[in-house]
Amino acid sequence: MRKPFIAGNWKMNLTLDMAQELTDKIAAENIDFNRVGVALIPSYTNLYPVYKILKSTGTEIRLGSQNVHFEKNGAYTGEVSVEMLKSVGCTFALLGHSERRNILGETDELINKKLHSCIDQGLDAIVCVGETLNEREAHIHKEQTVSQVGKALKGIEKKFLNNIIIAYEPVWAIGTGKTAGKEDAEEIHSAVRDFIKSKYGEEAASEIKIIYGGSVKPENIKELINMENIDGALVGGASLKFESFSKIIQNCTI
Ligand SMILES: O=C(CO)COP(=O)(O)O
Repeated sequence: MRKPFIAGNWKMNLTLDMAQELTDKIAAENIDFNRVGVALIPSYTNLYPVYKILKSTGTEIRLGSQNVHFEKNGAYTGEVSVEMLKSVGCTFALLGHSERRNILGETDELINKKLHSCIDQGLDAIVCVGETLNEREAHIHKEQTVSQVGKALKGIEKKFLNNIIIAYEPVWAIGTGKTAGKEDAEEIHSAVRDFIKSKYGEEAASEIKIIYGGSVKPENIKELINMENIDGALVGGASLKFESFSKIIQNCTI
């Protein structure tokens, strides 16, 4: 049985005060962590202040970054290393978000390098994959998404799979109010799990979490989470408001 996991990706939103206020409220929530895992993914500037609040309240909410550089350190102006992220309380990094792939030109090869760097240095990762509208209309969404998973995981050993979560985020559903129908999402989640099975075996496939992202709201989380292969959500817009994020956590029941 895979425990559901809800992560709030704040993207490039929230100043320091706003991030602290939102974290205070979420950390004060009475969340049953035996039932659901929860994580916050603030901008780099808000990581440490958010971490301090999470730590002082003793909550089990995890902290992740929205990106990381693949090199350990050096002359990479504007970049942040795995070691730096760990030193401010991050336990995972988000890799390959479609906004980074499509706006900032990140390639599958780069994402694979970042994943290796995280795994080598003891940082977990959420690897984002998903097709564009054109790819869906051309009926290659399944192949495209599975191919992204394969390229991201290239050279990753089976023993590290429990440090990795896959997030399926169809690009056309992000920030648009359009959610993939639960059956559409399930089709892809099931294809990704089949791929993991073919590459790493039955046990790895049954244990890996595959979460969904794209206009997740308090109203649709329940039907998504009740699909066999959907293990949680990566929430964008609705994670910026305490009311909607806490309702998503509450409604995340199987
Ligand atoms: O990209 C997303 C999370 O990473 C999804 O964003 P929205 O929930 O705003 O559609």
